[in-house]
Parts: sequence; structure tokens; C-alpha cells
Amino acid sequence: MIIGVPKEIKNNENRVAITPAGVMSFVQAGHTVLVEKDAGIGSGFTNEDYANAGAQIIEQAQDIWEKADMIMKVKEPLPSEYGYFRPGLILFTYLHLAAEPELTRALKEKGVTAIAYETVQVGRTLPLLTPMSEVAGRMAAQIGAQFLEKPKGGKGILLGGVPGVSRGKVTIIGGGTVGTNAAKVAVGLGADVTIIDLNADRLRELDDIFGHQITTLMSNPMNIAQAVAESDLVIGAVLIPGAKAPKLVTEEMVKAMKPGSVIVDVAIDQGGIVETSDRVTTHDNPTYVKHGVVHYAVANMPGAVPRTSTLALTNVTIPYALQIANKGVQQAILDNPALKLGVNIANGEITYEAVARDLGYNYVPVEEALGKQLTSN
Ligand SMILES: NC(=O)C1=CN([C@@H]2O[C@H](COP(=O)(O)OP(=O)(O)OC[C@H]3O[C@@H](n4cnc5c(N)ncnc54)[C@H](O)[C@@H]3O)[C@@H](O)[C@H]2O)C=CC1
Ligand SMILES: CC(=O)C(=O)O
Repeated sequence: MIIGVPKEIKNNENRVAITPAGVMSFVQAGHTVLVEKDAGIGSGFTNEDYANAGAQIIEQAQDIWEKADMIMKVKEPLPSEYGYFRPGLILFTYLHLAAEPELTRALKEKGVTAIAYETVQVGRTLPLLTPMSEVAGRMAAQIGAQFLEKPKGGKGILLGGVPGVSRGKVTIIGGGTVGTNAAKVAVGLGADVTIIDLNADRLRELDDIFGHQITTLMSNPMNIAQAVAESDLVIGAVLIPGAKAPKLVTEEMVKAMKPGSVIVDVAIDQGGIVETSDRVTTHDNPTYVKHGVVHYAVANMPGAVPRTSTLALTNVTIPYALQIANKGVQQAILDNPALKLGVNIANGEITYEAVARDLGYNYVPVEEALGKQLTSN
């Protein structure tokens, strides 16, 4: 198979979908890897590193998209890349389609087989999302602390306080991977941390992990309203896999926050959990102020720490990509139900139920969409 790796073009997206070590794994398995010139520079990998590992370095993104059987990316294609879509092309990347109706339509109309990192699922875990959620969660607390500083537009408080002055209050809504990692850093900074989740078992686990260093609360509108109103920093970290994020923090709740408070809505890639997170921001211009509250809504937070993120991401994506390359999509899906859950679009059909429901399409099971009854031995 020919695997193509274009350079990422989203604002300040310095990650890359393959490392030189990944290239070597594909080449040893008999595949060809095309890497766009300078695709790895932002993550500290030179063209020479890739060439030494066996990749062909290609000048133009267009040549990669045209020649490759499978395109591996980090972030969703941007409109300038939609023209490269063609029937039968395999696209393996983060997609977050429930929040991307135009992209969904383009992939569907062009017959691309679109496999989303974020919906590959093993039991209750999302192994290709987890490492980036670890990064974004840890970043969320440090970014929140930064924007609470007065020169950055915040109310001018130090999350850890100092002797004789109270600590800052942090509320984290969603106690999964992002939430837990945000809590680790916020607790480390000395903040007064509350985690809200809908899952009572998860709250028990968090209580076991953090003990009296945090407060846990069941997710309901009353608890959320009260915690948000009292918080200096609110972190949005809820996920319903594949689906548009539920708006759990209403505009009224944001109005009740004190001026200069900060919201970091990490779940913005799925549409955000805050009613006033009504736009996606970029690393170049990461915040806006609404009702006196600083909103941070960057959808590619790990792109700002690309060396760490590229290594963490490719550690988990390459083994799945190798399965697709070695066996072809149909057999790889048949052999690996986790990968099957990653297929969001195939042969012009939406094959992930939550995406179909949120965007108003018919859901077609992947076996049916691929036009062949997949049967296991
Ligand atoms: N902005 C960015 O750069 C990045 C964004 N993310 C996003 O962060 C979000 C969270 O991801 P993960 O932590 O990995 O997900 P996760 O699945 O590990 O955790 C989600 C948590 O939300 C909880 N939850 C569900 N409904 C809830 C409700 N109504 N109230 C309270 N809690 C509820 C679940 O019980 C679960 O504990 C996702 O949208 C993910 O794509 C992840 C990485 C980077
Ligand atoms: C999860 C995701 O979309 C990111 O890491 O950018």
C-alpha cells in the first residue's frame, strides 16, 4: 500500500502523523511511505530523518493526496484539501465529524473511507484519543492558570494562593482522561478542585485516586450552576463518543461567573459544553471575552506541544495503520472490532450512529456500506 503523510495546515498545528520510526515499520512490511517536505519539522524530525528511514520526500501536498491509497493526518482536512478527496481513498485521522457538517458532506459525496482516530474503541476506552486527552487535560490547567493573570485578561489570582490568602477554585466538568489530567495539574498547582461527572462509578474512582485533594459532584444542572458560579476556572471535559457535546453550562451560568474568570472548553472539538463557546479559536488568537469571562476554545491544543504530542499519538496510531495497510480496510475491520468502530464514512454512507443522528443522515452499518457481508471465521 502507498501511505501518504501531508504536512498539517491548521493554525499552529506542528504535529505530524508519522515519525521516522513509523516509516521504518511500514517500509519493513513492504509498503511505500510518501512524506511531504518539512512535514516533521515542527515536531523535530528533518526530511533527512524520514529519508534515512525509507520514506520518499515529496514537494507538493497534491502529489501525495493523488498517489496515496491511505492518507494519514493528525487533524481533520481543511476546505482547501477537500478537492483532493476521491472514491476509495482511505483517510485515517482525527475527524470530530459531529461538529463538521461541511467536511462530512464532502467526504460522503466523494466516497472516501474515513476512519476517525477518536472513535476507535476498545471496551470503554478510546485508545487513539487518550494520549491527546492526557496532553490537553494537563495543558488546560496550566493555560487556565495563565489566563487568570491580569495582563492576560484574567481576574489576577494565583491558583495556589499563598499563606494567608485563599486558593483559586477550579471546576472540571467531565472526569475522564482530560478531566483527570487537568485535575492532576490543578491539584499540583495547589488549587481547590471540584470534578463533576455523570457516572457515579467514575466519581468513586476519582475519589480513590485523589482522596481529599478534590471534591466530586454528580452532574446535574443545579450542581453545575452552583460550582460554575463559584469558580475562577471552569474546564469543559465531557465526551459522548462521536456525538456533539451536550451544552451543560448555559449562558445564564456564564453570566453568574465573576468578571475575569476563565473557561477552557477542551470539548470544543465536539462543539463544546458551554453555550457561550460559540466559536472555535486558534493558538494565534486563543481567547475571547463574553459576559466578562475569558473563553479559551482551541480545538488542537496538543499542537502547541508537538514533540511530546507527535510521539504520544503515533505510539498508538501506527499499529492500527499497519493493520489497515497489511490487510486492507475490509479484512482489518473484520479482524479488529475496535478499528471497525473507527469507520465513520464508507462508500458514501455514514457508518457511525452518533454522527448520523447529530447531522441528520441515515445510519448504515459499515458492513453494509462496504458492500460486502463481513463474516468472521
Ligand atoms: N481541544 C483539544 O485540543 C482536545 C480536545 N479533546 C476533547 O476533550 C473531550 C473529553 O475527552 P476525554 O476526556 O478523552 O473523554 P472521556 O471519555 O475520557 O471522558 C469524558 C467524561 O465525560 C463524562 N460525561 C458524559 N456525560 C456527562 C455529563 N452530562 N456530565 C458530566 N460528565 C459527563 C463521562 O462519564 C466521562 O467520564 C473530547 O471532546 C475530546 O475530543 C481531547 C484532546 C484534545
Ligand atoms: C483530539 C484532537 O482532536 C487533537 O488532539 O487535536
